[in-house]
Amino acid sequence: MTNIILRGCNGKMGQVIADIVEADDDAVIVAGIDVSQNRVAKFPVYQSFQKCNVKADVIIDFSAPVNVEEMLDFAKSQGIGIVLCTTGLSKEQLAIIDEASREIPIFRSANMSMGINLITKLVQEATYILADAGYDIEIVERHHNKKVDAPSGTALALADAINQVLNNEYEYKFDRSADRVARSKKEIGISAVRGGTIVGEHEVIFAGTDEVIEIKHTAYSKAVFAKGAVQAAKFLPGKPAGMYRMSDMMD
Ligand SMILES: NC(=O)c1ccc[n+]([C@@H]2O[C@H](COP(=O)([O-])OP(=O)(O)OC[C@H]3O[C@@H](n4cnc5c(N)ncnc54)[C@H](O)[C@@H]3O)[C@@H](O)[C@H]2O)c1
Ligand SMILES: O=C(O)C1=N[C@H](C(=O)O)CCC1
Repeated sequence: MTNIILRGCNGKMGQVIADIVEADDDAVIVAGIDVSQNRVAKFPVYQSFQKCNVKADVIIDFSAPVNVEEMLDFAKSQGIGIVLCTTGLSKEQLAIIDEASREIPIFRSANMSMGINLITKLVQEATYILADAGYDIEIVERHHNKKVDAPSGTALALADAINQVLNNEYEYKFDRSADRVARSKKEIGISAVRGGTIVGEHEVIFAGTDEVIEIKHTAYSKAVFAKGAVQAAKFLPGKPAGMYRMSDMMD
């Protein structure tokens, strides 16, 4: 049985995770952490880790990029791992998280769906062939109108995966409105669309002379992310300290 503390339990993803775990015989949510106390859960909910003394095997985090230190301190004090799904983390926060992964196992992925893990590999393969052939690379992501961070963590992760193939020589271009110049070869354009209830779409465009290749992933429900996070929560307990990715679990 995997005992889970769910940070962000009263949010949209938190509620989907709670439903999925309730139907799972091998996992249970033993506590929730949420600054908002807007609903009644089937487990105790605390406003912060400081107020929580519940023992668990792992934390799942779908919240906001604030007070990350508090969560890391709690996990270190209990010697448990974190499945970190929150996006929009700053460089400084990412550095603190990397540091903590020397003491505890941390599974961080901006996108817990299996499909994004797969298309990341396809996109890297395509980049390897097409960048040298002069194709321009652009990423377009689309999400619901409640999403606060832009571009999405997944778009940034896809850009990083592409740039890794390109020896990290390409720059990210988030906005062209201030420029009156043609696009440079060594850039990856990243555009964010927000509207309605779009769950999550990521499209990588390779635009060449007279032809375009597009690799796209569409999530039709938040359950694809939640299932991956619960799977990661079962995978992590007992693992040595370190940083884990979707590929570690899939492989
Ligand atoms: N990795 C993935 O696959 C994936 C998938 C979907 C969403 N996300 C990310 O997960 C996060 C949450 O998404 P959402 O749609 O559920 O958002 P949401 O706004 O609906 O929910 C966030 C919840 O976190 C709570 N919260 C905010 N600050 C907190 C804090 N300091 N401590 C505890 N709780 C806090 C809020 O009160 C809210 O209930 C976002 O960063 C989003 O980008 C990641
Ligand atoms: O709904 C969200 O918010 C999502 N955020 C992740 C991101 O920023 O990449 C993954 C998709 C859904």
